[in-house]
Amino acid sequence: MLNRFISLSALIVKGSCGFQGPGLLSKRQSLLKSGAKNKTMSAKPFKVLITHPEVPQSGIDLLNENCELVRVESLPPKRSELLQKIRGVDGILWGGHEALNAEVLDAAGPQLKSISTMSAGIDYVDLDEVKRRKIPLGHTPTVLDNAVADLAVGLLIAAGRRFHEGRKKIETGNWENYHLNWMLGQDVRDSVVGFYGFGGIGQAIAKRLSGFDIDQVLYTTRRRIDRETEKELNAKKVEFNELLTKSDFVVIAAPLTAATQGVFNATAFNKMKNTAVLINIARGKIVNQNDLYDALRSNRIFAAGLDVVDPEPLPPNSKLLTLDNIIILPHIGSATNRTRSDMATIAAHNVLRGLVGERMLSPAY
Ligand SMILES: O=C(O)C(=O)CO
Repeated sequence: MLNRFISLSALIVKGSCGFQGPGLLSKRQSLLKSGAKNKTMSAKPFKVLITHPEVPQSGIDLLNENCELVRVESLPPKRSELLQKIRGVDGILWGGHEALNAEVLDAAGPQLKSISTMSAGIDYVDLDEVKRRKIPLGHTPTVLDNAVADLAVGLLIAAGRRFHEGRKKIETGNWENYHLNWMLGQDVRDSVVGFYGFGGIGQAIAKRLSGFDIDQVLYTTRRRIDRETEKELNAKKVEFNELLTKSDFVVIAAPLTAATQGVFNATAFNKMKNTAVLINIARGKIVNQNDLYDALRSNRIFAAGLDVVDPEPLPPNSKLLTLDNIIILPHIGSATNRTRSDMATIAAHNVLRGLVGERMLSPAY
């Protein structure tokens, strides 16, 4: 996936920094020259802050070619170190999910030309502030679709087939397999899977699930996806109510916005089948967690599998953790070696392109 993504861009830009190519080379050379004149102390024309000490080397190497790098070294990254090191930088590779807001942008200064996050979701960015200052912002969707989709399928099966509860039964000496109907779960085969949000991640999940002989994909989005993909995935756009009432598995794969926050509440859970399984790989705040707790505890819905919660980290004394019919992961959807490295590569390309005034590989607005 990454190769396809990069090779498309390589038609326009080539070279280790992604800077060579028609039109861009001369632009870059003149930018380098003028930058070098302005910064006589440094041969590298741009100064870029890396806000997290663990940003993969793939991204660091790309930036290092033409940029003087300033790096936050504390772990977890300290805001005070970031605010001190950010002064005067031209670009930022924003490695974590900490608030990227006016405080940060003010501390950086008016010369700031380019920012990229290393995430698909940008709900921690004050987008209005970034836009108001006309600073190009990139993010890293697409490259993490497969990793998150793999995890979502894992969660869907784990929640539907009661993995967590089963493990607890073993630990507590309650392996009661003399019951014929012990630990029965939900079939994926012939099920209706409903997606709340059906972008790259949702579609990657649906593609995987087609191998499980599901009956139908339903999806709720603002805009209908293209007909060919609908056909390929056996997917039908429906209103939210229909999604809730007809789906055996409901997968939340939408960005967190003012419109999606808290949408999965008691009203929504009351419309779902009592055999339904809820999966959330998007953002915790899309679900009202108190209402989810009640729905699971009363068996109003069958089970839930969450990779995202609110807040993160979830306090160890959260009442959600007392339930048998929920499986919770610590937001590890994109956490594979290859994906993390790919995210750093895309983020670095975004930053570099923003620095020379070119369109980013994946602009966030
Ligand atoms: O990149 C993101 O936004 C994620 O949450 C990955 O899981």
